[in-house]
Amino acid sequence: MQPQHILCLNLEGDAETAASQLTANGWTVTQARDVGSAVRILTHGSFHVGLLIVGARLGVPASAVEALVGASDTTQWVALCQPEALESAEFRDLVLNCFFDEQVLPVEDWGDLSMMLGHARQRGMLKRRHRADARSVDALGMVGQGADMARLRSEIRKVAQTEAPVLIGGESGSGKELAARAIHQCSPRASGPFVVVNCGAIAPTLIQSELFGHERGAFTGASAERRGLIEAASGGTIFLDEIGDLPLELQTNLLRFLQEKTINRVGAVRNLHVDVRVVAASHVNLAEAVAVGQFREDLFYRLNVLSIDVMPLRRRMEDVPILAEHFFQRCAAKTRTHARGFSRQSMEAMQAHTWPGNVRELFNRVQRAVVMTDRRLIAPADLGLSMADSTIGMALNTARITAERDVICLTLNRVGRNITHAARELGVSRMTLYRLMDKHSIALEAEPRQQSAAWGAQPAPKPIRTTSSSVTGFGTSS
Ligand SMILES: Nc1ncnc2c1ncn2[C@@H]1O[C@H](COP(=O)(O)OP(=O)(O)OP(=O)(O)O)[C@@H](O)[C@H]1O
Repeated sequence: MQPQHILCLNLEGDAETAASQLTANGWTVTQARDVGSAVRILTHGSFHVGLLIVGARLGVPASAVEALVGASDTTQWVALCQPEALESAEFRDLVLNCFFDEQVLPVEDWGDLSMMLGHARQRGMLKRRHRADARSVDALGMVGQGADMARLRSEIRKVAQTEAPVLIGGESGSGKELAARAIHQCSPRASGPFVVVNCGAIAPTLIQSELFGHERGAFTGASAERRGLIEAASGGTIFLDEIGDLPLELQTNLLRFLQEKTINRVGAVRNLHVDVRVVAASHVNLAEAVAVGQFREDLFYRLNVLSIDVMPLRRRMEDVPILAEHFFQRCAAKTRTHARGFSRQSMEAMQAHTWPGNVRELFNRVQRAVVMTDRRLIAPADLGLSMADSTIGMALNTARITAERDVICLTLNRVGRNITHAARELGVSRMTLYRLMDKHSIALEAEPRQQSAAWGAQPAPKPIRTTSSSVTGFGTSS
């Protein structure tokens, strides 16, 4: 068994009794005389759990205890106090916001207290692991540990080794540009430039010269020759985002470039050889655009040599907590914030949301919450999410059915709809889970795991159609 270390800060009372009782219950106790030394100890050592012992009053400013708790975001604190201390609203506030749990003095059973401290320690360890995972942004800058992310990373590494064009499909905000960057970073071209062009954002009148450049005097206002973006990407990669928005005429020029590796600046008489790899992305269905004559078929096939799909976030809900934690860390490092993390309810609300704006929406919500919240733990309201429906006012039986249904849906969402994993988490057999899904009319929507990049946008999943459920992401089988 791992040694159980605990940091004990005794602000008032019998420090020796606490230390000897904890030692007798298997704890290795480090004692701090005051808040300042506890903070110093925390910054140098690592403790999963801390015990603060106070008398009838806190005796130090609440802000000092807040600073102590804030000194290590993975140490879980338990307060041990005289019952009178809880009369103070300020102290109650502190305990509720910053502590894992509290117990009043005198301690009747140190074994019970030790068990509670053990739970706090486990939570501290869990939090540390979670933080470490969230920090483990891979070399590609991509967060996520589900099967879909693993597949995406592996595809990125494979296509990065070739020179062929890549077409990335996926909904808006799902991470297509990040994937394109990752392809560039993993490729032999990594030391060359990575140039991003949003084809939909450049005025049609300018896009030709923006992409291909122009010679001096090529048109009114062209007072000097200018390299285009393709030339600027020489030796590296050009990422053509929203390629479906490229005017037909330019599609022809792009096709020529893909076939011959040469470009023709506007107004130039000679072709120019350029060594650039093309990665393109589209959130529209390019095959459909081909069918209605808005996208050149030959260009589509030329681009679609290698295709990669970035799954919408609602199809990989298991990545939501780790992405949220990653964005929280990123935003909290840049902003003065009270927040130390997410409340359990906000994690549940995030698991229940269907993320139509994908990872970008998650980032925006977390960023807003970090800036705006006055709480220590971000609540669903800070994220602009609500635990949509509550069971208040419901008959017990209805509430039971609702809870059963919601927990099944949440679990399925979390494990990426894997029945075996969901059954294991729920502690039932697969057959029982199928039976329960049948009972609640929960259907895993039939959808292929992988789609061609040509099929970008996917329909949002149907929300569950029961009156009380707050969980979405599954269709009803009825
Ligand atoms: N796996 C991920 N890990 C970390 N951050 C991510 C991940 N996926 C997406 N993001 C972040 O989400 C935001 C949106 O991603 P990105 O711009 O790559 O999406 P996109 O699909 O190209 O969007 P659009 O279609 O609107 O251009 C960015 O801030 C990006 O860094």
